Amino acid sequence: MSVRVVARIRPLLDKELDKDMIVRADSIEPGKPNTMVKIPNPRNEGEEFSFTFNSVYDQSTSQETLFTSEVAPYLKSLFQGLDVTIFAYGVTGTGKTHTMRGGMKLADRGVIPRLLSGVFRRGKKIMKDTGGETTVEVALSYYEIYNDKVYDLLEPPEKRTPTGLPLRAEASGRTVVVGLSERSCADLKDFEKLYIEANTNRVTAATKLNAHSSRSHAILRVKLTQTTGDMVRESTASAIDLAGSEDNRRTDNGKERLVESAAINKSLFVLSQCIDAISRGDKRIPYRESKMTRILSLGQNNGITVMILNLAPLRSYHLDTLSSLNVSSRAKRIEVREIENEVVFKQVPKASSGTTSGGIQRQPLRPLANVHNVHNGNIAAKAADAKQATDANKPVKAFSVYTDKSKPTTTAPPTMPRPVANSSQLRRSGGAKRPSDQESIVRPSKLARPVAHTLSAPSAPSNTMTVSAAQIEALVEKKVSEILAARVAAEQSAQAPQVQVQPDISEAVQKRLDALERRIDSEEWRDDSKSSGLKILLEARQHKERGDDAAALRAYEMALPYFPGQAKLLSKIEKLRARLGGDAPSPRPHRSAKMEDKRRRVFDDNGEYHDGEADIEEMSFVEPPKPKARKTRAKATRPTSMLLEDDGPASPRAQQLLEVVNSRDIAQIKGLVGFGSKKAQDLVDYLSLLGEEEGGRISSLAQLRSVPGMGGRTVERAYEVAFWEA
Ligand SMILES: Nc1ncnc2c1ncn2[C@@H]1O[C@H](COP(=O)(O)OP(=O)(O)OP(=O)(O)O)[C@@H](O)[C@H]1O
Repeated sequence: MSVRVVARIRPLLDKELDKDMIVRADSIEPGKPNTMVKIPNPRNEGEEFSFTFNSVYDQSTSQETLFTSEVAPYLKSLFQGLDVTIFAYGVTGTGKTHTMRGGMKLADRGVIPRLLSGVFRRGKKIMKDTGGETTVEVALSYYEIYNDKVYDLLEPPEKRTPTGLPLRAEASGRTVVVGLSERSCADLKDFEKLYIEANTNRVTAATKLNAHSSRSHAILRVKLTQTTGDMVRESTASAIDLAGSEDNRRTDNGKERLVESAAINKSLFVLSQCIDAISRGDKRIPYRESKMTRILSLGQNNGITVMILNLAPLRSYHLDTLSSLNVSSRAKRIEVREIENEVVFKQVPKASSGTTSGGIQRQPLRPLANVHNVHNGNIAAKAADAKQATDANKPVKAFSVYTDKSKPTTTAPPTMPRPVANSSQLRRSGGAKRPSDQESIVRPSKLARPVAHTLSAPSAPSNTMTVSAAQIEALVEKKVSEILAARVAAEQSAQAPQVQVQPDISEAVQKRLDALERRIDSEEWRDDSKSSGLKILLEARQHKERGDDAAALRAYEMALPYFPGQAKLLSKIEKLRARLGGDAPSPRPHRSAKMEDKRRRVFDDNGEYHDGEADIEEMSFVEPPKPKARKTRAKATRPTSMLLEDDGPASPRAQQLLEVVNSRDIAQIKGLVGFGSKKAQDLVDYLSLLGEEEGGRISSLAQLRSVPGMGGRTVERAYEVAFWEA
C-alpha cells in the first residue's frame, strides 16, 4: 500500500488575523469527509489550487479526533507484527510538535502519549485474555538528529560526543543507530517520566516564526515484544517529529540558528528529492545524503507509514505551504510493503551434527523492502522475488530456514517446528487488514532471526542456519545494491566469487558480510576524508584572507595528506614558507624546464598567480596538445583542476560556471553538460533555500558539489566541457 498522507491545518494563534487566512479544507462532495486542501494561486488570487490527500483535518480538529482517526487503527496492526511509522512534516510553526507531542493537559496530549497509552492498554488486555501465556514488553529509544548528527535523548547532553552516534545499515535494509540506549517501560507513568525528561534534552529555541521551535528531528521508537512460549514477535512504532523548514528571509536568525536552519533545510531538501526520485521510479534514491532520510527510509521500510502534513492557514506562509503541499502530494505515490515481522523462536537447540561453529551473530539477510519502489529494478532483487513466488507455492518447511538442495545436508532435523504462517496466534487475523495494493501479490517468505540477539533472556545457544551458496549470493547482492546503489551492485555481481558450499556456511555468510561492511566503510571514509580535506583547505583560505599566513601554512600542511602530491597545494605551502622566511621548500613535483617557463609565463601574464588556470596550463604543458588526445587529457587533469578550484579565487572558468548556476535560469542551466530539466530545477530550488548569509548564491565549486544530488562528477563535466574554450 502507499504511504498514507493526511493534512492538518492548525488554527490561528493569538496574534494572527482571520483576514490572513488563505488555506482551507474541503471535500469532493458536500457531506463527504474533507480530502482536499485549497489554496489560492499566488500569481492569480482568483484561481485556487486543490491538493488531494487521504484525509484533511481543519482548524477545529481535536487531538483526540486526529489520533482516533489516523493512529488508533494501526495499534492492532502493530500488535499483529507490523512496524508503524508516523511522521509530522511541515514548515516551522505549523503544529508538528503540537500534533506529535501536544500539551500537558489531557485533551492536548498529542499522538505520542496517546499511542503509548493505547499500546499499554492493548498489551494488558492481551496478557489478561491469554491468562498470562503471552507477555508484552515495551522498550523505548528516543534520539534527535541535530545538525546532521545523531544524539541519544535518553542520555544527558554531557554524554554527547562531537560526532554523535554513527548509523549502520542492517541486512533488513533498516538503518539503525549504533550505541543508542533503550529503556524498558512498564506503564504509562514510566513512559511519561522518561519522555518528559528526554524532551528537555532536545534542542529547541525561540525563532521569529515559532517561540518554541524544534531545531532537530526527533525520533521516538517504541519496541513491542510479544512472547508466547518460545515464540517471540517484535514490532516497532516510530513517531517522528521533523524540524520545520525555514525561510531565513523571514526568521532574522542569528548565526547559530542559521547553521541549524541550513542543516534542517538541507535534510528536508534531500527528503523532497528522495520523494521525487521514488515517485519517478528512479533507480538511485539519494537517501544517503542526509541522516534523517537514511533513518526515515521512506519507501524502504515495511509496514505502515502515515505522513501528517502540518499547515498554517496564513498568507505569510503562502509559498512555503505550496511547497510542502507539492512534496506531500508526491509522497502519496510511495509504496510501502505491508509485511509483518516474522516470529522468531528462542532457545532453539543447536544442531547436533555440528554443521557450524558458533553460528552467526547478526540478523539473517532478508529480501529488500524497497525493491517495489525501484521500477527499473535490479537483477538480484528480481531473481529473489521470482524465487519467493516459487517458494510460496511450496509447503511450509520446518524451522530450518534455508537448505542446500544441491547437496544432502548433515544438519540434524530441527526440533522446533515453525508454525504455518496463518496458524500463529500472533499473526494477522484477517479482518483487520487495511486494503492493500499488494493484496494479490504473494507475500515474500520470511526468515527467522537468531534469538540470542533479539532477546534479553538468558543467552540461548545460537541458532544455526543452512544456506545455499546461491542464496548467499543473491542475498549479498541485494544488500550491496541497496547500500551502494545499482552501480556498485552491478560491479559486485561481476566480481563476486562463487561461494562454494562449505561445511560451515554461516561462517561464509559472516565473512562475506564483513568484507562488504569493510568496503562500505572505506567508501564512506573516502567521502569523509575528501570533505575533511576540503574543510581544512577552506580554513586555510580563511586564514590567508585574514592575513594570518602562519595559520594558513599550518592548515595547508594539514590538508596535504588528504591531497598528496597536489602541485598547487605544494606550491602554496612553498610560497608561504618562503614568505614567512622559514623552512626549506617542500618537495615539488617534477617539471621540465619548458614547464617552468610556461609556469612563469602564467604568473607574468596575469600579474598574479591564477590558481586553477595556472594548473590547467601547467598540466597541459606536460603533454603538448594534440587534437585527438584532448579529451583524454582533459579527463586526466580533471581531478587536479577541480580540486584546485576548491580553494583560492575562482578562475574565470569557474566564475562563468557559477554565474550560470546562480542565474537561476533553468534554460541557461540546462545548457550545461550533464544538466537536465530535473537537475536544473533542483538546483534552482536549492538556491532558493540558501539563507541570506550565503547571499542566496553558490560561491564555489566545492559548494556546488555539495548540493544534494549534484555529485562531483556532474560538476566536473560541466566545468570541463561547457567552458573548455573559456
Ligand atoms: N492544532 C493546534 N491547536 C492549537 N494550537 C496549535 C495547533 N497546532 C499548533 N499550535 C500552536 O502553534 C504553535 C507552533 O506549533 P509547533 O511548535 O507545534 O510548530 P512546529 O511545526 O513543531 O514548529 P517547529 O518546526 O519550529 O518546531 C505552538 O504555539 C502550538 O501550540
